[in-house]
Amino acid sequence: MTKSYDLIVIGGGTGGNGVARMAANAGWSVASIDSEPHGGTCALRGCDPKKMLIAVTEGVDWAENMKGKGLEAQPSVNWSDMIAFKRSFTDNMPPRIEAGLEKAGIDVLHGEARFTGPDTIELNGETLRATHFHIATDARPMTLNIPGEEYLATSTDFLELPERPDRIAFVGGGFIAMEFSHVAKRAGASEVTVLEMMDRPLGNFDPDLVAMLIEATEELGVDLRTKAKVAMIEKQSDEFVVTVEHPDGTETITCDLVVHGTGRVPNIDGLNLEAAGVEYARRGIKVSNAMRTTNPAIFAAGDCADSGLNLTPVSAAKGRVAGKNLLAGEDAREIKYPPIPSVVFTLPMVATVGLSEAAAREQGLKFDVHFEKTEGWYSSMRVGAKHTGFKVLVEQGSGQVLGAHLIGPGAEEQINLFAMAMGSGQTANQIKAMIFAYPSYASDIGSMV
Ligand SMILES: Cc1cc2nc3c(=O)[nH]c(=O)nc-3n(C[C@H](O)[C@H](O)[C@H](O)COP(=O)(O)OP(=O)(O)OC[C@H]3O[C@@H](n4cnc5c(N)ncnc54)[C@H](O)[C@@H]3O)c2cc1C
Ligand SMILES: NC(=O)c1ccc[n+]([C@@H]2O[C@H](COP(=O)([O-])OP(=O)(O)OC[C@H]3O[C@@H](n4cnc5c(N)ncnc54)[C@H](O)[C@@H]3O)[C@@H](O)[C@H]2O)c1
Repeated sequence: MTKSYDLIVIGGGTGGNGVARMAANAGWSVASIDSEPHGGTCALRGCDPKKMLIAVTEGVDWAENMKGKGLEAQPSVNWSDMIAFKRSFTDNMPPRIEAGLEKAGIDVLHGEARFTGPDTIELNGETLRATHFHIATDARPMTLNIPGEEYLATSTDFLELPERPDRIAFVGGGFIAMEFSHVAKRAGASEVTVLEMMDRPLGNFDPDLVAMLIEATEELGVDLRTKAKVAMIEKQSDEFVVTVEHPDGTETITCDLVVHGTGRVPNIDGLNLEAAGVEYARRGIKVSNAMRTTNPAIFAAGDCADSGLNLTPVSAAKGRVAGKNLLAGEDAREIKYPPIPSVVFTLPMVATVGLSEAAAREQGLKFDVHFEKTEGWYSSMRVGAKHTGFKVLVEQGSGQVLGAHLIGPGAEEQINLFAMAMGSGQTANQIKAMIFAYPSYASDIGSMV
């Protein structure tokens, strides 16, 4: 007999689990399906494990910056201990999450779900029926369509490496390549190369601050190449040869590992969305502002849905809206994105919120640009940080902060203060009037507006 539920959630990560819990708490019969142990990318293969590796390499960076300032030991990274440290978190997550879902009365199932009709899916050869579905299957590394693509390791593979390869090439110069190349180099890899096809890495971040990050990255010893398009990967015994096309010719790079960092696309290929009447395009499942798909009984959230930035807190926000509307039985709530901060967790970190300088100009806004390198400021000098600075855009007349762009220690928290100020409409003068604890990175922000 076909088992039926009020709701089946496909994807047991950030954008799915909250919805499953909300429905179960309301007394609905719910199944939560994941093809992997539950937890999702952020907790198991993304933000959280990555930042544990970065925490270890922060020690190396800190000692380097304080060299000659009274700190004498130079630490080194034990790769396998670092991966074990990461696993001390990631290994415990799926059992905890699955037990929590089961305690809430949710059926926790595993396998690749595939729609067979508007209200049915196939899972491990069996049919399951539901009145409602919620899809939150994340994104996957994009296909490059180049010879030797199968040799690319993913960020997930990188986070699981039992030993550190010595020569690592990253294809792409976005979030993953920049963050992971910094980890690899500080962990002792001798040759780390980043191959970005555009004329600069991190195209969505402020070019002046990215230029400072490039200096820091090159000082660290990462070989950062731009206008470098990867055309082919070959395996030769136990090493890889990467063919790179430049505007003025072709070169090859030999390495022990080639890592994918050219972007992620909606992970929806295997879902057979056509059978469910759920429309999608290149950027993902089409959703309304209520997170409802083109099949009114089916919702979607997270990176598989075409709405907002592909970041964990955004996925969670989309899930909350989907859950509210599912339970309400109508579109009672719409997603409204406040200014969304985003951080590249390199060392130094680069952080951004709001409009870029280029976007603000394109919109014809009148604004002052507060751009300064802050190597000489006390908060940089105290920790030996060299590549630090900010660019803050303040609208003329209204005094509203249009965008804030930061590089340096503390940027990951300062950017949240800017996001809060911008979200609540605080003006530059109101930010200046705040009293923050001193000395702290927060206490600098009044001098940035
Ligand atoms: C290396 C890396 C680092 C990142 N770092 C950050 C960061 O620092 N900060 C940040 O905000 N964001 C970061 N992100 C992005 C963030 O991880 C994602 O935006 C977020 O996890 C998306 O959540 P989601 O709900 O869409 O998917 P997830 O939480 O990943 O949940 C999707 C789940 O669906 C399952 N699934 C997929 N297909 C099927 C199927 N057919 N059937 C059943 N189950 C299926 C998957 O196994 C997965 O568990 C990072 C991403 C990566 C890859
Ligand atoms: N700190 C964070 O928030 C964080 C960290 C890691 C990942 N993520 C998430 O994961 C997603 C994927 O990260 P990513 O780094 O893979 O993608 P990305 O979109 O950040 O960067 C991809 C880069 O690859 C370049 N590129 C594309 N094709 C290329 C080619 N053939 N040769 C050379 N360069 C090429 C692009 O120009 C771009 O600069 C991000 O968009 C984000 O959603 C977030």
